[in-house]
Amino acid sequence: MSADRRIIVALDVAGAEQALALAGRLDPALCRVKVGKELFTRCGPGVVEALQRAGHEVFLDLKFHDIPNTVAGAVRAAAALGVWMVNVHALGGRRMMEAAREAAERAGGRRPLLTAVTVLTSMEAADLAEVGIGGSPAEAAMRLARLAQASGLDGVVCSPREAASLRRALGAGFLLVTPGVRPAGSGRGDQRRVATPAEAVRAGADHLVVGRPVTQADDPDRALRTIASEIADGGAG
Ligand SMILES: O=C(O)c1cc(=O)[nH]c(=O)n1[C@@H]1O[C@H](COP(=O)(O)O)[C@@H](O)[C@H]1O
Repeated sequence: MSADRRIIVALDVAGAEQALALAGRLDPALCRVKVGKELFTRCGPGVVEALQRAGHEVFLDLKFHDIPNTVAGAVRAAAALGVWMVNVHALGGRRMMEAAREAAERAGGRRPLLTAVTVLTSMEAADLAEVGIGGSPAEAAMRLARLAQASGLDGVVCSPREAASLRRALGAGFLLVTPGVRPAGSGRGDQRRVATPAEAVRAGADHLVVGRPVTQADDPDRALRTIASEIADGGAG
């Protein structure tokens, strides 16, 4: 895949006006945008439609995690909105993911890509142990990614640190979407399992989710272009 549009900018802002102003400073030929829990809870589907009207492809990141019937209905609603990608939590299990896949397949119009979050990039081994998940984050991510693939999903959301081993295990064509991307010199914030954009691409990531390093930059467009060129220069090596 070319470096173009590998980057997904997380629009984690508090209102539609702010989201549209920010998106308006980003070239849709260079990135996609992500609408997550904060923006969607405040603004609802209208902000997704407005972003799409402005020429952006939208990753609707609501990380559905519920009983299969409920998640299937939510995926149908996302498909009706015309989003490019929607995600669920792999921890919802095989039957939930299969129901989500069937709902996406049966959606009229454009079928959204369906991905599953493996282990949140904010979690480390101690966090997993506290919720009863043994082993390392890498082991849990591998187990959940295999389950997502067996359930017919298009790909997973994972840490860039795990992308290389997941790529080897799951083959080409299974999408790896990596948040936890931090250009050199950016603060880690609440993220734990992070890597630079070039490292993520070299590890086999198809799409890089980047939030604060772009959205909190003085010039978001310039920050985006810098990351895109870092990928183009360093990702192939
Ligand atoms: O599904 C996601 O997008 C996601 C999964 C994950 O494991 N970690 C993660 O950070 N994300 C999202 O990716 C974005 C990362 O934002 P920054 O940490 O600001 O770059 C946020 O919108 C998160 O909700």
